[in-house]
Amino acid sequence: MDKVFIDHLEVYCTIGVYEWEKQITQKLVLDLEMDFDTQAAGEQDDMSLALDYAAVSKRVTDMISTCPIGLVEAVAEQTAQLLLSEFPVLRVRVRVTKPGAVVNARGVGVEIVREA
Ligand SMILES: Nc1nc2c(c(=O)[nH]1)N=C([C@H](O)[C@@H](O)CO)CN2
Repeated sequence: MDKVFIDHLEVYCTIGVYEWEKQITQKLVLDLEMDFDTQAAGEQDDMSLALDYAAVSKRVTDMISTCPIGLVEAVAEQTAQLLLSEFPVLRVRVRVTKPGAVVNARGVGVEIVREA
């Protein structure tokens, strides 16, 4: 299946389970992969037939950055449900990385796959 992907989307939000985390803004990095048939858009060179990765990036950023949230799992789940409900995709892979959350690790997080 063809895929449209968004790599290393940086989103700033209030994220974390500890009290001190609820007072600050931290960076999350999202990698998104969406099953989407790109053939018609490619053959006809027609944006209206494409999955607009800019629109997806904006919608995901707006959603995550507006609400305080606890777990990275919740970020991944909400992102997957948004993509499946608002865009013409039947399967998504969502990877959420929280950089610097664990000393000596570049990043920690989750990766999920969800289908409509
Ligand atoms: N599986 C998870 N483990 C942890 C999470 C999380 O979101 N998912 N979050 C934290 C804290 O918020 C941590 O990131 C603070 O540094 C701990 N473990």
